[in-house]
Amino acid sequence: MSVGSKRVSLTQYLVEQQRNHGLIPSQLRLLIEVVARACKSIAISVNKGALGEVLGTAGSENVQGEIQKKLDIIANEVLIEANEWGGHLAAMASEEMEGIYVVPNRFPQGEYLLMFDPLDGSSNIDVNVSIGTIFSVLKKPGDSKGVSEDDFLQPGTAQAAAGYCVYGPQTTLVLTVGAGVAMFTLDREQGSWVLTADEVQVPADTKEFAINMSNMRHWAPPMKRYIDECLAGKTGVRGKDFNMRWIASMVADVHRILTRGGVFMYPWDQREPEKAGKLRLMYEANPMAFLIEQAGGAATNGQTRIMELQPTKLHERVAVMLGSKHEVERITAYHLEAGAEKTL
Ligand SMILES: O=P(O)(O)OC[C@H]1O[C@](O)(COP(=O)(O)O)[C@@H](O)[C@@H]1O
Ligand SMILES: [Mg+2]
Ligand SMILES: [Mg+2]
Repeated sequence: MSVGSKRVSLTQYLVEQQRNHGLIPSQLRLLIEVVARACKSIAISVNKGALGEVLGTAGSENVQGEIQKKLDIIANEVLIEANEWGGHLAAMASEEMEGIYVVPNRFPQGEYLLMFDPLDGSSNIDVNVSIGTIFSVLKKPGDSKGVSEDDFLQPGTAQAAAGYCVYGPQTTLVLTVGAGVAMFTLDREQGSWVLTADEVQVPADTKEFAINMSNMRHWAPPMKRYIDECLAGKTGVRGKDFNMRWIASMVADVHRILTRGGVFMYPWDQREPEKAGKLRLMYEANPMAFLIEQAGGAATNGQTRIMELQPTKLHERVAVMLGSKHEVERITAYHLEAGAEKTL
């Protein structure tokens, strides 16, 4: 669908996609529209900042052992309330909730499962830097009675849809249902999502990497090797200079990569050797991997395609390397060469 003079709304885009690719049954379209509406409401809270008393901590801890921010909880509640009554969902799971949230049976039960990181980039909330919401959609396995946490433990390849909303200078919703990646900008006057980019492609090569450099001494040798070579630039084996960016909001770093290319890494490190990484597989890595792959990029944990990983628990963590295909392939090759002993 071409982004031309004619304004295309989110609903028009989804209907067209259904006509062209048959990938969006009505329940899934309804789900995506409801998530998009919830993101609009979260955007309003985010924009209020200190005026809306949404800054600062909530004083409680989530299942990850992180101090929750007020906006983590506000965004979580907005997504639950918006999605529980529509009849398109059986259950939800969130970074901010230990167990799954089964849609109360006073509401019609739907056939989809929704997972989300209600507020991504929490460390940037109080400093007015771009933050976001990330979501992933799965089908509830047909044969299961009721719904359980096990129903969620499906590989990323089973995702029916994935996306994020970035709350930055513009509010942008980025979406895939498995037929490419589209971007919608929120028209605040109209309160509507307008298609502003379609068939988004990530360039295979890049000169821009994103990683939290302050963790370098904790990385495994293949990771250090890759970054050392980038830093050596023209004088080293790469023969070209690299630039670095790190916003510390995954949504914003990935949005930059979907917009102009680049490679994003949050590798394993020996600060917490028992953890595979910092980021969560189900509602951070898998949805971002789906988007990046649909835009022609790649996403691995240093060894395996992230979308092929079989999840074992809801809040499982994973090492993440994603973005421009050739760089991700190089980083993965370095890990495999190193035999990946204890890098994952
Ligand atoms: O502070 P660090 O170590 O650079 O980590 C930043 C990373 O942590 C995150 O903030 C984790 O996500 P949450 O904010 O949803 O917990 C990512 O968005 C970001 O990429
Ligand atoms: Mg996050
Ligand atoms: Mg979060």
